[in-house]
Amino acid sequence: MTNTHSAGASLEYASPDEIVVSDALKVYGSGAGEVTALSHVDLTVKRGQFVSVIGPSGCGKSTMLRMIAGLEQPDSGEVSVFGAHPDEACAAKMIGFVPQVPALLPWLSVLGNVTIPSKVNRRADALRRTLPGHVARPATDPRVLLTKLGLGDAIDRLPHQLSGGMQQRVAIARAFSIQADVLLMDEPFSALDEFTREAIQVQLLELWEQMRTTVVFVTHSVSEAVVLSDVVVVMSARPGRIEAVIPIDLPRPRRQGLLEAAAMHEYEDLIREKLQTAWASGPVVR
Ligand SMILES: Nc1ncnc2c1ncn2[C@@H]1O[C@H](COP(=O)(O)OP(=O)(O)OP(=O)(O)O)[C@@H](O)[C@H]1O
Repeated sequence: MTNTHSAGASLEYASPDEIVVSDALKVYGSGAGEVTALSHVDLTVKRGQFVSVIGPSGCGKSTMLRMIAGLEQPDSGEVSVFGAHPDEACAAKMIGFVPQVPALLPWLSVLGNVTIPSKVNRRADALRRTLPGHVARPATDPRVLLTKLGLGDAIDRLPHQLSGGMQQRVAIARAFSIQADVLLMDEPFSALDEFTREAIQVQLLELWEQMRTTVVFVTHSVSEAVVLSDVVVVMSARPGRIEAVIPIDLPRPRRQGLLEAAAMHEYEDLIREKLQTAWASGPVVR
């Protein structure tokens, strides 16, 4: 299959209710330095799902996320985001991105950081309304989002006055505030201590259970993947491929009692088993 990824080109596998990665190949560099990051990757994410991606370090998780975000082009294969080309979806602000490091603007307050995306590039809103795969949602007051994430008392503070966990909460509020059709989260909690990480997981879960925004979440933590997700995607070591797609059939809302349940541990064991195969040539995952 040749590269069909020019904006506006018709996408063979496009669906207005799904994110589709179809037979994607991504090669970096050339000659002796050539690295095949992804090969024959097929993935479907249905609207409203929380999907986690886990796999050995270097297996191409971030590359796949960046392809969905339109930040990388596959060398062959297709990616579509609710029927749109990723470039188009990105330009229309259908995609929100939460990176590992929150990247807040240091001169803006917490509230300013959360509201800035909706103030700039208003043309994106007009473009978004023209895309058939965009589903309009009622706007959520940024103050309400920040309060739900435990930052109600910090809205006037500057980023340097916040802990790492608080900064990441601001980045999450910012991503939810743009009413994106999908949030892509690339190991957003990996720099946090375990206690902070678990606290933010609970807040993210509560927020997501209310908003049901489609999420693709990259993590190295098996328990985090199970706690949060409707589906866990296990990738194999480089070149990255999809090793297993595991639906997590645990009731929501997911609260502490449930998370200690045997069923949760059975899913963790199943994912670890799949990772054993995937790790054949990869390092240990937490
Ligand atoms: N811009 C680039 N140029 C060259 N090689 C790259 C580039 N980006 C990624 N790679 C390589 O592609 C492979 C996949 O990288 P990627 O960051 O997607 O993996 P990952 O699964 O997210 O890794 P980790 O879990 O360690 O964050 C790696 O071998 C990486 O070194």
